[in-house]
Formats: sequence, structure tokens, C-alpha cells
Amino acid sequence: MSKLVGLVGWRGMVGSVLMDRMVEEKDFDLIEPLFFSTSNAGGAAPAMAKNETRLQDAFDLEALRRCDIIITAQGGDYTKEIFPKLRAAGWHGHWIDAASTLRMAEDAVIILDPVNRDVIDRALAAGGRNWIGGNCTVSLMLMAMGGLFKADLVEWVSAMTYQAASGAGAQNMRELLQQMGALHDAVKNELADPASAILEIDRKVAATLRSPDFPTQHFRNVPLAGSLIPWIDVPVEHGQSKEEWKGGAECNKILGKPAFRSPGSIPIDGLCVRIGAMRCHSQGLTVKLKKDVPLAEIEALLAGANDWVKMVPNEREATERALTPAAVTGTLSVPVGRLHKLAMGPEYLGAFTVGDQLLWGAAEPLRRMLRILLQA
Ligand SMILES: NC(=O)C1=CN([C@@H]2O[C@H](COP(=O)(O)OP(=O)(O)OC[C@H]3O[C@@H](n4cnc5c(N)ncnc54)[C@H](OP(=O)(O)O)[C@@H]3O)[C@@H](O)[C@H]2O)C=CC1
Ligand SMILES: N[C@@H](CC(=O)OP(=O)(O)O)C(=O)O
Repeated sequence: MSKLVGLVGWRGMVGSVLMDRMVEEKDFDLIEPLFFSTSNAGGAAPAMAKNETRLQDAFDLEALRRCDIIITAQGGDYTKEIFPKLRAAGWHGHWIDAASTLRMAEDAVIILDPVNRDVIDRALAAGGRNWIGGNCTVSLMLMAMGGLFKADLVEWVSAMTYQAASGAGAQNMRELLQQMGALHDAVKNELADPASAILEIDRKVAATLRSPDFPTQHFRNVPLAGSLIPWIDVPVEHGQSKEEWKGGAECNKILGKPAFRSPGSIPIDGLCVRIGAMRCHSQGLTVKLKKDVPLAEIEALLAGANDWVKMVPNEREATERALTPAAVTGTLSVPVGRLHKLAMGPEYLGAFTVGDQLLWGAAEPLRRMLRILLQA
């Protein structure tokens, strides 16, 4: 009999990407889905529903307890409220979650199976039941650079990120576009006139960016279009933002290493910056290798690590065409390029990578974990 799989958060942004991927990969052929809602219990479930065609109440513990597996992309507040109650009520099913709430819990595994299938399998054999998707930036960096970690060649990594608006949420994507539109509106007459002065256009753009009427409500009252925001998420210790802390904390956990900042862990740190891309995060990486490894060997290790990483030659045209959010958006491909040894010495590697933060960064690891559980 098919497993009963509860789906919570399926109509949100991450949830919708997840549903599309599950349809594409025919995951629904293998399960009996049960759709939940926090706002419309009793309403019609989406077309993928089979026998259970009404939306269940996502706060109804009895309905949730029926599920063998629950996948949620509803968000951290929902997880915080429901997960402990569900476990306390004796539910022993598998919980697959996109939210960060449970990531660092001892009994939770951060799932990214092309990188840490061994960690997942060990936890599964030991009775593990909590499977949490990683932070998007972290997952995308590991999808790109997994080959070097697997070969135990990494002494430390510094990641400088260029993160898309989607990481802040659907409303932020809309606001980014509104900001772009407002900037264009401010100078559209001058743009139509090839003789207009560029510095006059620039002056008007700057005034618009700084105007109290510029739409900035979702970006904490600062512009993103025509600018950038070098802070993501709340401050934590050591002068880091939480997004920067996740780089070290989650990477080490995903790789099955000792806790970040403890002996044996890999130092991973950098600066996380929001830029005006829609849904692809990019990262400029400095990797300190444990030894001088020839570039050709590095490329082979990276390219062989999984089916989605794609090497882009360190050439101008190939880079401009293939190593950008515009090229990658909406795809599972994780290109890595700009690979070269840096001036600091032969153990210092420069690299640049781009990935869709809603696919490998959020939805894809969840549906792949479902497949792993269905095969177990
Ligand atoms: N955004 C990201 O980049 C990432 C997000 N995550 C995690 O996933 C969680 C969900 O994120 P995200 O998908 O961006 O959140 P959304 O705000 O898009 O969706 C969350 C929920 O909001 C409700 N909702 C209310 N109004 C609408 C509407 N107009 N359209 C769709 N849904 C609506 C839905 O619940 P209901 O149907 O019950 O009303 C939905 O499941 C995050 O809180 C985070 O924990 C993880 C990785 C990346
Ligand atoms: N914080 C990420 C998006 C995200 O949802 O991350 P997490 O899953 O770690 O909360 C960003 O802003 O780009």
C-alpha cells in the first residue's frame, strides 16, 4: 500500500516549486498525498490529490498523526508550534522540513543527499526520523564544491555571497520589481532621448532611490534595485549575520564533521549580501586547500562529484554566458567557474558558483529525501 504523505505549505513559493518538481518526477505516482492548509481547511485539495480531495487542517494533530511522512514548507513558526506537539502525541512518522528551526537539533539530519547520502543512511539505520533541508546558500555551495570536501582537500573556505530577493520571500521579489519599475519611471523621458545627459539621469535615479516614496517596505526600508544590502538575517555573535553563521554551522553538520568552531571542523565564513537577482544565489569563493593540487585534478574532482555540477571554463565568453543568474534560473544545474589559483599561493583557489535557491536551495532536497524513505 502507498505511504500516506502529508503536504503542508504546498501553495507557498517553496511549496509550489516542490509540487512542480514532484509532478515532473512522478513522485505522486508512488504516494497517497494528504494536503493540509493553515487557512482553508475543508477547501478543495489540488489536482494531485487522489482519494483525499479535501484540505485538512494543518493544526489538527489527529489528521497529521495519520501520515507516515509529513513534508512541510510552511515555515519556521509552524514547525515550532506543531512539531513538538506531534512528537509528544506519540507520532513516529518521518518529518521532512524546509524551515531552519530544527536544523541544528541533535536528532535531525540536514539533508543534501548528493553530498551527504552516507550521513543520511547512517541516521536512517539508527532510526532517524527528522530530515531538514539546509540553508539555500550552504546547500548550493556544497553542491558546487562537494568534490573538494569529499577528497578532504579543504582547509578553509571564505564565501562572499550575492543572494537573490527570493531568499527573503515572495513579497520581496515583487518589491524588487516594483523598485526597478519606479527607477525606470523616474527617467523614462530622458531615456527616450538619446541626447539627454547621463549625469542628469543618474541624479534623478539617486533621488528616487533615496525618496521616502520609493517602495521599500519589505526590504526593511532600504532600496535593493540599483543598490545592494550587505546584511542578511539577524545579528549573531562574532560580528556575523545569522546567514553567515549558517555557512559554518550547517556545512560542518551536513558533512558529518565536528561542530563549527570546535577542533576538527572546517572554518567556513564570509560576508552575505543581498543583490537584485530574482531567485539565484551566487557566491565568490576563496578555498584554502590542504596542499597544492593541479587545477586539472581539481576540475575533475568537482565535475565528478554529482550529476548537476557543471564546470565553466575560466574564459570570458563562457563565463558571461553560463555563470549567471540569468542562465541558471529555473534549472537544477549548478555551474562552477572562474577557477584559478590566487596570487596568495598555489594552495589558494578562487571559484564562482551560481544556483537556483528555490530548487537545490530549498525544494529539491526535500523530494529526494521522500524518495529515499520510499525506497528504504
Ligand atoms: N524562501 C526561501 O528562499 C526559502 C524558504 N524556506 C522555508 O520555507 C518556508 C516557506 O517559505 P515561502 O515558500 O517563501 O513562504 P510563502 O509565504 O510563499 O508560503 C508560506 C505559506 O503562506 C500561506 N499563504 C498565505 N498567502 C499566500 C499566497 N497568496 N500564496 C501562497 N501562499 C500563501 C500558505 O499557507 P496556507 O496554504 O496554509 O494558507 C503558504 O504555505 C520559509 O518560512 C522557510 O522556513 C527554506 C528555504 C528557502
Ligand atoms: N536566508 C535565506 C533564505 C532562507 O530561507 O534561508 P533558511 O532556510 O536558512 O531560513 C536568504 O535570505 O537568502
